[in-house]
Amino acid sequence: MTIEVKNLVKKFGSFAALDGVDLKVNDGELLALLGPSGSGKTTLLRIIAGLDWPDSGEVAFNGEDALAQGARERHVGFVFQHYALFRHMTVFENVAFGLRVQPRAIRKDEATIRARVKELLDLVQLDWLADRYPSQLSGGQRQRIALARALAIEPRILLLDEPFGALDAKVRKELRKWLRSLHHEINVTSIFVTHDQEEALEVANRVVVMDKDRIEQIGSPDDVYESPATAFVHGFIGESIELPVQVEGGVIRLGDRPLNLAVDGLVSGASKLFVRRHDMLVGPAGSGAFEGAVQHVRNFGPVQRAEVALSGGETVEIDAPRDKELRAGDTVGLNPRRYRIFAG
Ligand SMILES: Nc1ncnc2c1ncn2[C@@H]1O[C@H](COP(=O)(O)OP(=O)(O)OP(=O)(O)O)[C@@H](O)[C@H]1O
Repeated sequence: MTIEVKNLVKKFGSFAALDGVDLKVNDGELLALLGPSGSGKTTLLRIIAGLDWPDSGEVAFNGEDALAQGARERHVGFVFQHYALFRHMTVFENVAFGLRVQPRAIRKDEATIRARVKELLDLVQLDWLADRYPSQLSGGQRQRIALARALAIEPRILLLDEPFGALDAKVRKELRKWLRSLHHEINVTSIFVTHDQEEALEVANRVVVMDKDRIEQIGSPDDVYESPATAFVHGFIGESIELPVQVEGGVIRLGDRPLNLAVDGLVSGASKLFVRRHDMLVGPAGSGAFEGAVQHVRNFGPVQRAEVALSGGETVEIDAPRDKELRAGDTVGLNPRRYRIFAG
């Protein structure tokens, strides 16, 4: 099933939550909507699900107008951040629920329902929990059951709103991998909302980066990480140093100091220079595009994170390999291995 969204506008009073959003989701894709809080991700997902309505624009499933259909007719499976399981029902009955409430004309007989629920519990690898109640499950198990329940009605589209948002970091990581392989198996067109860049890059085939009511970039995880299209995307994805610079006649200045860095001819005037923390290479003083003094050093997993006060007055945080052995008080030269400059 494909999804096509055209020029979608949604306002709450005079405030635009979505302002001219266009998006095409391919059949069988696992797409992430990634953006900061308030960027319109949930609003977009709810409109696709039929839980909310736009002020204008189009939503089509396989070329057919979805806005003409109610939520039920759209055959969409939905999983929310907070487990929406029925507390008084066993896991088995929770998963069976959607099948039991289907209209009589299409409702399956009891044996078929039981077989289907068993199949779904196998799929999410929790058949051994069938007789438990939701309160007897861990958070991660509840989300997997919520997913099995959403899949019971054989949805044409699966929508997940921060499905792992309430779980601890370790469980989230496990479930990411699990979701990717589950999707590989079932191949239903799926969209999931997250504000966690790592989650989006690790799980999705394509990532839609949103900011303040619009889409900033759509691309593969590699595209959005390696070739951010805008300053916002660069700042949001990957940990970046952002420096205000002035570009004139092919020369970049940080404060008064010209930087020995090349700039393409398209940028001029007040601009932003972005360097990922781990792309800022540390060398001896006098050797860098930037010069500075190390203020603090913390070990941070496989790297040392050093705060460096640049001679121009800015302070930046860089990630250097542990064997560099930086110390507070060291003077260093910094050279960006890669950098990007965006106007504005
Ligand atoms: N029912 C509503 N009434 C008024 N404003 C709303 C309503 N629903 C959402 N908004 C506003 O629309 C904007 C987009 O909200 P939305 O929930 O889509 O963002 P989001 O990107 O999903 O954020 P989060 O990651 O925090 O869930 C926000 O500024 C929000 O305050």
